[in-house]
Amino acid sequence: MHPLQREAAVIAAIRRRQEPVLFAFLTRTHLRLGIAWWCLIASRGALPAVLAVLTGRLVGALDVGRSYLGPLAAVGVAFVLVQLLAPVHAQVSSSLGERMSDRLQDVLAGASTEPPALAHLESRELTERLTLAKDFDQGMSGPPMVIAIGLIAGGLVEAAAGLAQAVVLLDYSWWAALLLTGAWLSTHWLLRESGSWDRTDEEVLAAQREADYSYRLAVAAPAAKELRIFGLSEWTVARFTAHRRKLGDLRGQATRLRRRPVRWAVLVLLAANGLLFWSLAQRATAGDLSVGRAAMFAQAALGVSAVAFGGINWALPPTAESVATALALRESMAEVGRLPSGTKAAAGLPAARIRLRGVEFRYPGSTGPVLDGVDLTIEAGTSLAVVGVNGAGKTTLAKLLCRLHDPTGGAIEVDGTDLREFDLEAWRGQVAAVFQDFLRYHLPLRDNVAPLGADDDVVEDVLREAGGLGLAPLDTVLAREYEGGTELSGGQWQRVAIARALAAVRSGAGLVILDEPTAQLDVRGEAEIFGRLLRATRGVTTLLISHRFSTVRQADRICVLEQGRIVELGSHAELMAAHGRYHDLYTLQASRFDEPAADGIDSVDGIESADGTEPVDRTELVDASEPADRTESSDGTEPADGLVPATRSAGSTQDGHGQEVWP
Ligand SMILES: Nc1ncnc2c1ncn2[C@@H]1O[C@H](COP(=O)(O)OP(=O)(O)OP(=O)(O)O)[C@@H](O)[C@H]1O
Repeated sequence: MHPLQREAAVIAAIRRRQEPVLFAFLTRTHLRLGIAWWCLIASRGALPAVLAVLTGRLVGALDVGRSYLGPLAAVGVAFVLVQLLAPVHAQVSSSLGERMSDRLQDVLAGASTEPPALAHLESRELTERLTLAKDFDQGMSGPPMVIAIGLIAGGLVEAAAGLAQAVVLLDYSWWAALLLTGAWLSTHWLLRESGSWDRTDEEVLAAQREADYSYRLAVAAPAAKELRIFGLSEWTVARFTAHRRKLGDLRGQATRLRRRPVRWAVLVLLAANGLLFWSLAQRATAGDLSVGRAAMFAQAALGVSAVAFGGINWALPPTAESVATALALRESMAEVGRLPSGTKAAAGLPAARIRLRGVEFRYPGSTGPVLDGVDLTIEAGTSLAVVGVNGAGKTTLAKLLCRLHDPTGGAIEVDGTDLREFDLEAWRGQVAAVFQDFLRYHLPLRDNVAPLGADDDVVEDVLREAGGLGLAPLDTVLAREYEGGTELSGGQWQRVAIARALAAVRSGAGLVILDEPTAQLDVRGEAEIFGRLLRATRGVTTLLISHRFSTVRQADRICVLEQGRIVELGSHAELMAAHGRYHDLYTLQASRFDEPAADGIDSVDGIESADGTEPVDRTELVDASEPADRTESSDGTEPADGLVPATRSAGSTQDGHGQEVWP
């Protein structure tokens, strides 16, 4: 089945299941508490009917002058039980709600992390469902779980109490029981519009998504800088409150009582109750009915009203929806994020070459392919740099090599075997990748470098190779929130991430993928590190994605990716000699270095800034759609084909061994 069809099928499945799923989950979560919860519903539901019968007996005893002590004591016990069981039930409900919340958190964490691919996290529909499911915790569009279970318990107790009192009425007559139960139940149908709020409605989902996003922006540390610098704090809070208010308004609108149905409901109830009480009065005055039995039936008739439209309609649907959605998400995310694993071992690979044959890839839901027939061979043990404008598909190519996605056309072969035939875990164990958005673990430096463990000697070695030795003691947690913890700068974090890749190489990884690994490093650091990195990974197949030619040119071969295809491939010298795209871009960059820079730095040899402290050089490939000051060529003409250099300041440098790394 096509991934999109698969996705549509699982979403349809999510929509089908609701309340039964909630009740099954509630009982499963904690069997003892679950059984207690149901027993309390049954006993609290039965007690009002018992009370009605006992009250009838008490009145009857008083009426005929019999001893009333026994009936009075029984009424007293029943009354105390009604009062006592309510708080006990509330306690059981909130304990159960807490446990269900914990379980659902585990379910959602598993649903997101277990599937081997990424498609489930990139699907708009599924991430929207995730927002809906998470609401059991956040309580933005319905009550949070700990409260909801209590409200649902209350609703069920009322429904049970109403039905139990209808059973008492059967003793009076079958029609009375049916009439009154039917009348009160009809309110569910008559007022149904006010009880249903479609939380999957596009407008509701959008408001919830926006409210959720603005809330996270407001409270998360990473956004704090920009919110302050750009004066967006108030805007963020206003946006959050506006969307939250919109959610409230949508709910209010959807669930407000409408005049016509209310009129009909009142009419039906007046008629049914009027008829019953008229009949009761008739028979009592005719002497057909004792005062005690009349009192019992009157109390029961009033109690039947508990089955009417009310509390349960407000709490049950959103809670059932969150639970059913969360539980179904595990299955559906597993389905959408599925990647069938092969069985072949991958140790020591690639030993000969990685070959891409007509690789095509399109993201689910996107119109065109990102990669469109890529043919490429990477000889094992060599380094290949990939250059191309923003959005050219470089990271996508890296993700395919990690087998985070499968190509939608063509194939990737490693030593002649299709990547899909390898055991997935085994292949991933062969790959060490550092992406632009690598993780900054709140863990000691040692574990940041080797999350799966390694000797301190190895950790120190790879940190040295990445220029990160001495950043902090190995035991220091790299997060300020922890006692003795520290925070690193962006470039320092990149050194740690590179060290992580090198540690993976020491553990046997045969393919290193570095997606802009040095973008945040200063030029001297970048040149040094990249030289060291290539030496440390000598004999290991390396794929390097970078916008910096000073880094790119050091690779054995370079390919230019454009519109989903490889348009040039060769070594730096070969591509320069070919006078093609790479040559033009390279020359264009070099020419920027030959002219005085706007900030007064005019030497192509200098590696330091005007104040002599900061090393300089920020030469990158950027999209021609970027602002003119970053994209214009040195001679003021339009840059060619959108792949253009942007130079913020100039410089050239040599690595620690005198190797020239920039023209
Ligand atoms: N998860 C996704 N779903 C849909 N489209 C995506 C997704 N990720 C990337 N794309 C699209 O695929 C194209 C290629 O993205 P990719 O990240 O591979 O580019 P890139 O060459 O690495 O860019 P950059 O130099 O900016 O890092 C872009 O047009 C992007 O919008």
